[in-house]
Amino acid sequence: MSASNHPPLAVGSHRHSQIQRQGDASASTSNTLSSAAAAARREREHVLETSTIKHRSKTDEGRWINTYLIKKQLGKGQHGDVYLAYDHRDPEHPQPVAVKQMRRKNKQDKYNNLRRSPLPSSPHTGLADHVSATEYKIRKEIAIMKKINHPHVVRLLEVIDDRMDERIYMVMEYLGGGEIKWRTTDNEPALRVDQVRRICRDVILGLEYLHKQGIIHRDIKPANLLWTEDRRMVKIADFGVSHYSYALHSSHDGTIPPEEDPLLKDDSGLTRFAGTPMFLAPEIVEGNIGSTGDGVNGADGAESSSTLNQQPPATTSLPQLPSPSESGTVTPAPPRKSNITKAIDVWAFGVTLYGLLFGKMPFMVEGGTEFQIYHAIRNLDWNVPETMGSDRIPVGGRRQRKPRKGEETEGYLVVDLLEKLLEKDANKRITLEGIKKHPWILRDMSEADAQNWVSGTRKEEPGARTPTEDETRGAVTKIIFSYIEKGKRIFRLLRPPRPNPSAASRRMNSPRRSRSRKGKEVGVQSAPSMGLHRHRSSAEVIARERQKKDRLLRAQVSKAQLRKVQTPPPIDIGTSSSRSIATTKSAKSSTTQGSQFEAFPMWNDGGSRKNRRGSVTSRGTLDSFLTAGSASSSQVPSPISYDVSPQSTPIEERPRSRASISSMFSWLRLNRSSTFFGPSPQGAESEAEAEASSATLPVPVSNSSPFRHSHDVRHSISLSQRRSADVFGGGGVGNGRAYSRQSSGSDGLALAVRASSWGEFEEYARPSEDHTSLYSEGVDNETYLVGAGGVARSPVSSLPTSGALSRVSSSISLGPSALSAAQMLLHRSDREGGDLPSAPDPASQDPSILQRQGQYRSPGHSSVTSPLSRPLYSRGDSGYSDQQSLAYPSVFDEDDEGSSLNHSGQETPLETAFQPSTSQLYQEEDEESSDDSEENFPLEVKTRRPSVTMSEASSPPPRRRRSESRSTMAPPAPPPRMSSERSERSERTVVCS
Ligand SMILES: Nc1ncnc2c1ncn2[C@@H]1O[C@H](COP(=O)(O)OP(=O)(O)OP(=O)(O)O)[C@@H](O)[C@H]1O
Repeated sequence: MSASNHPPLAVGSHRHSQIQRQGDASASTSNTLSSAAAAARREREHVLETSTIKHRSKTDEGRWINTYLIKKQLGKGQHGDVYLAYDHRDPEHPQPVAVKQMRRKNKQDKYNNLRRSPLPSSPHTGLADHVSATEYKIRKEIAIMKKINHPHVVRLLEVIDDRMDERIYMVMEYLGGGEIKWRTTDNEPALRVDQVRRICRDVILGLEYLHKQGIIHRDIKPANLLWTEDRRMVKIADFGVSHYSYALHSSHDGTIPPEEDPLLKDDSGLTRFAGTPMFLAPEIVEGNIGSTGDGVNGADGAESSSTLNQQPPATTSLPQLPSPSESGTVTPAPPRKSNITKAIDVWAFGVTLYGLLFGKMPFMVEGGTEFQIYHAIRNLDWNVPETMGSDRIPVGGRRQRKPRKGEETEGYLVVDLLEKLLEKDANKRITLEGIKKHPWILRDMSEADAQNWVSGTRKEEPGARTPTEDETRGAVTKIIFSYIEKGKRIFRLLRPPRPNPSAASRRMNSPRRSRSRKGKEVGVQSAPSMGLHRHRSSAEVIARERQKKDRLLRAQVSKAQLRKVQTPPPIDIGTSSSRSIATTKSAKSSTTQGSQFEAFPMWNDGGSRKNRRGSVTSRGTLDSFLTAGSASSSQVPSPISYDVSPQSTPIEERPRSRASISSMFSWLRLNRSSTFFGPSPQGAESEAEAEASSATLPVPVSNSSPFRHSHDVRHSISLSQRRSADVFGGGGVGNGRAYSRQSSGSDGLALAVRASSWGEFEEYARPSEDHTSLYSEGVDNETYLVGAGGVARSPVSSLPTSGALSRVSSSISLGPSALSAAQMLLHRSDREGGDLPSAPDPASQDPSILQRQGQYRSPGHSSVTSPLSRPLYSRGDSGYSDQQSLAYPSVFDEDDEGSSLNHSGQETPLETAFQPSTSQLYQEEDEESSDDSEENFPLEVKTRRPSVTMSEASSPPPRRRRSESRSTMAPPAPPPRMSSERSERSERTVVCS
């Protein structure tokens, strides 16, 4: 059949296309547009981005959104509806536009929110996790369309994205011809063959442009090819599932693409399986049905959606299509290589061409499931009807004898092209370049026209914006800098920790300050490494500090020893009621000062022993020495009063006698050395204080006074500073078990040693444990208040020194609280690591502890907040992130009306109590995650969660109750069957990840 047998419209239309490509598409294709409007349109180089809806109203004419008057609905898509609207920017000549309005979130998004991982987002989290799935898709579609400016691709003119509106509006050029009508109701072809060819040329040009821009459309099908109003041209529409490939973009001309919207490069929301089932390429399908074609999933069967995993029924109508083995010519698809490449667009183009020519799909399976369609796409061959097009041009069958050159029939050429397009092996599939040169595409062109067409379209399209030199340079610089930054980060992570004692103490003393500074400290810039790094560095810091202090102590003690030998201290503490609380062992071993050195040769000769953590330390001997040294001064007076709480006397009003402070201080130090207090590696001034205090103690001690249980007080402090199974196991301070253990001879000594070595600095400084310990079982209310010494109001580490001292100095109101505070000072000044192994967190062992803590409110002390509430979990406090405080809004916020914890003492089951807040969390996280900074998620926060919400944190995100889920969850979809609605179904876009 010669070219003259065909209507000559192809050449004409081709020229028409060429002319259009050189100018603005819309200006020349729509006769209805006035020249002024066309000029205005031409001026629109870029897509308008409008962030506010200034005008919205409903009139008889229609709805108004800004300058657009929305009229009738043009189509309905998956994510939104498309309307015909008129742009009234020029009221004289309103321009028709298509407005696609889409909701940011749908019901599925809300449900997905509940199923999302509770882990906080980080800078590495994909953009897809910051917004709802729907909004992500919309934004991606917009980002892609913003890049496009081509006569054969629908143009995006404006985006109206007002955050206050639940919808996003995409204003596009209006294509009045609508979708290509490619088949009649009888499933016969609706277009003539030459029309089909014309359409194909337009689509090829559009696709070529898209691929050059790095865009893979992924949903080429007749429904997404729209006619212009005059029906002289076709444009590609619908970029809802399109993918931007940076590599593809740069591979075209070897240059680095200009700066792109970051959303384009974000593949986190990329769904591997997207498109319309009938048009899916084998390489996409095979991952979902397995490569064997027997219905058994392949290696990646796990990825398949439930629908796609179904086995084909025993009775299948597949034999209607010849199998590859029958035909013997179809190359079986190679092993799976699930690449989203431009080849999938070529395949879809082949299916589209088949549909346009024959009025049906190549892999249609009558009455079959979607699975069977995929099976056919992957494994079966296709057949051709006898004629093609509405003009019924004979095809000549699928297998034709090759005619001589120049004698090819149109049917033969069509089948030849289809074979190359519907090649199952993506690597062997024809490329767009090849398609353009195919004889059927060039069939009715003169040689000159054909050459022009092929070469002309290879040139840069008018829509394509060539990056300027500056842009290219900028892009290169940015890439280089980003690599430098990444390198630096990796280096920082790998760099061994630099011990920084001052940083450690800062962290202890001022969590807020340390938080703000952590960016400057070693290894804390990257959130995930923070907890780990801290831990390591604190261990080193402690080891170093310990060594330093021991050295210092040795020098000081020997100095003091010399002094004491020369002038024995005038100890005058002897009252009739005083009693020795020194251990028998230490008393025995320390009758004279001189013998102390003999009693502890290890210390004497600088020997050391291994502690339980494996680090070498001389602490044991040092403690023993101090303990022994205190034997003579172990008789202490008791305080007068006990019944005083820190709240009863304002700190400012209490006497601040320096003498009494130092006396108390030294008294404490003295008592430290008598069994229950740890050693005091203090400086020279402490020594002087000790000496001064040894003369007169400020407070007498009576046998009956609780002050003699000052080691209990010590324990109440220890409770606030370490996790100790001993203490908790013993029922806390109140029942005296800890005391009895301590005061029993050598055990007491051992415990004294242990009690003075809290473990690693950071460990015992953990504020939650402070409170967990303080408000543990068996501690009476008074101890809560008095024993805590105000600690309950703030983390131990941030106890103000002056306040503590003033409490100590108050000789009238001296009580365990004062001791606690003073001891805190001593303890803080010591800051020694030690051999105490970490006991399990009591809170994590016993949920009831938590409950009691949460419920505790001191009677008569309404100002005392729940110990677990604000000091620890309020926003911006002590290194706890906002994320953390968000995570437990109702649990830890006492003021929260909806708080599930009942502070009045009624027990609320933990499970039910935490549920609402957690679901709130996901909601809020969704809203606010975008401003998460890396410093918001220290590793510690994550590890701490179980200790607070055991059941919550250790289990997956909360499941809804059955009754709830029944009402909110959609019932499982029945397997789709290709029955009456099969064509629509298989021709609608699906997205499965
Ligand atoms: N620019 C336009 N001019 C005229 N009609 C349009 C335009 N864009 C879309 N339409 C019509 O609206 C319908 C739906 O649009 P679109 O394909 O963009 O939505 P969608 O959500 O992506 O749908 P789906 O992915 O299910 O095909 C189209 O099939 C077409 O009929």
